[in-house]
Amino acid sequence: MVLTHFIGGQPVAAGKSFPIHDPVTGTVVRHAQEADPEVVDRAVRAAREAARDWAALPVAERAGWMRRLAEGIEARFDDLVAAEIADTGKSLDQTRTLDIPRGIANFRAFAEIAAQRPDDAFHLSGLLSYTVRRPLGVVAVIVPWNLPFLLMTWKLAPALVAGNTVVVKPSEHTPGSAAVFAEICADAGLPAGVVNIIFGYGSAGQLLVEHPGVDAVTFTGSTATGTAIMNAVADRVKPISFELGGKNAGLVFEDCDLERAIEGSVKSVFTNGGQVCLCTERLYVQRSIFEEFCARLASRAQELEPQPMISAEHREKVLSYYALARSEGAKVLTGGSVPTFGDHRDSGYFVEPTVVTGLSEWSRFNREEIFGPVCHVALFDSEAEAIDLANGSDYGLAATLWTANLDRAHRVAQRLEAGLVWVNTWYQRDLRTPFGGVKLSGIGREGGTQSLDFYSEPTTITIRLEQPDA
Ligand SMILES: NC(=O)C1=CN([C@@H]2O[C@H](COP(=O)(O)OP(=O)(O)OC[C@H]3O[C@@H](n4cnc5c(N)ncnc54)[C@H](O)[C@@H]3O)[C@@H](O)[C@H]2O)C=CC1
Ligand SMILES: O=C(O)/C=C/C=C(\O)C(=O)O
Repeated sequence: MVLTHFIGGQPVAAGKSFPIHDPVTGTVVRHAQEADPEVVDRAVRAAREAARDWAALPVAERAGWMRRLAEGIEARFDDLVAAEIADTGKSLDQTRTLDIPRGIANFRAFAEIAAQRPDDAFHLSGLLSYTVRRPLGVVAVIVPWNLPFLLMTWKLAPALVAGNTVVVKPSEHTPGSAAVFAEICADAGLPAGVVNIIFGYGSAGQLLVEHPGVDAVTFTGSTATGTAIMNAVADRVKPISFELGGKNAGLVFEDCDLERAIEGSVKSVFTNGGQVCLCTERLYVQRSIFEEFCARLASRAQELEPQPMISAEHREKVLSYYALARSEGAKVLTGGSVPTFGDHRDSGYFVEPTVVTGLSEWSRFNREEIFGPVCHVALFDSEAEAIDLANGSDYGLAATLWTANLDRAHRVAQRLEAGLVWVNTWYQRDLRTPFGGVKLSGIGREGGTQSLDFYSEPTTITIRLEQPDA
């Protein structure tokens, strides 16, 4: 099976085909075609042609289209689940309860947020100023492989409801759910050119973001690629929204509910094989509970079913950090290697869930994003020390606090250099809230009205009001 691009409402077969591997077995599951400069140009032109009419629709009508796309996703739920699992090797449970439902929720949420958003108006000294928002035009949507459908729709829904047309470039590892989504758009009768999807490697993404017909770029992925995109669009000063890497800290205070903190940390470290930008890679535990926490976390990690990494290369990267931990002097509490199953999974891309301790804060292991099922656990004595440790990173995406002390929760949360702080929970989301990170973790925020602000430009109109006769 060869996946083709979706341009101007039609499948478009063009370009060399490249293989997509099943991470569970390492075998090729399908091929997709690689967008060359001509395909990229065609997709951008299709998006431009559709842009004026789509932008001219009342927001309530575009919101109606978002609800229809949500219904289309519901109708193709099982196909999307199958496509996502084939490309990523995710668990059925996670795919059915998180990845695909979030696609539906993304379209529904932004339909409501956009339809209900009031315009700004200010009245001062005989002047009435009000703001109208216009879409940016054609938005390039570049998404990674870890949560392919969730992240694609997280960007598409607000971009579209704000009146933009889009060209999407999914990751070369995970085109499957985007291809099903193209069929959903066509079946729903979405106007041709509003959504265009092209496949290919990073080079196709680079061609897309550089294209002069692209007005803005929204990207989730590695900080290195974010930097490359920033350079590529710098001379045209295109607006960018970046959600990049993380090296997230979890702070476990001695007054916490320990059972809850351990189970929560198991989730925050190992969900999706640690391949979520929000996952915790640095745990800091207060001295009095450090030994017990480490022993129980390691024991829970041993019980977990290993999950595959997305690719052979990514597995090599994660394993290289396991080796680095040893060479930097870590004590490996559990894992650190490749699991053997004695079945078809032995040719897949698995690594063991791993917990290490004993490294300096300045070790490469503790400073670089690994993006695998692994964390380092260190101890702290005081609240101030815990805050300094958490903030001692080049990244600033998310942090998690485990404490029963409400005052401490508020105090510490407000001092953490992170875009997102969870207290006594992890990765529970209200889609109306700002989402994104500081430092190397990104630029801007998406979520709720912040997404609508990114995907549109305000024009302020000021009118002098006639004063009534005295
Ligand atoms: N959200 C996050 O925090 C994510 C972080 N990563 C990190 O990045 C590392 C590398 O993974 P990759 O798959 O290579 O991520 P990546 O950031 O390079 O890829 C993400 C997307 O960007 C595209 N892309 C790559 N180079 C591009 C360019 N120059 N211009 C435009 N688009 C481009 C890719 O084709 C893909 O669609 C991982 O090991 C992990 O550490 C990966 C995925 C998500
Ligand atoms: O929007 C979400 O719920 C999750 C976002 C996660 C990422 O951006 C990521 O892992 O890259």
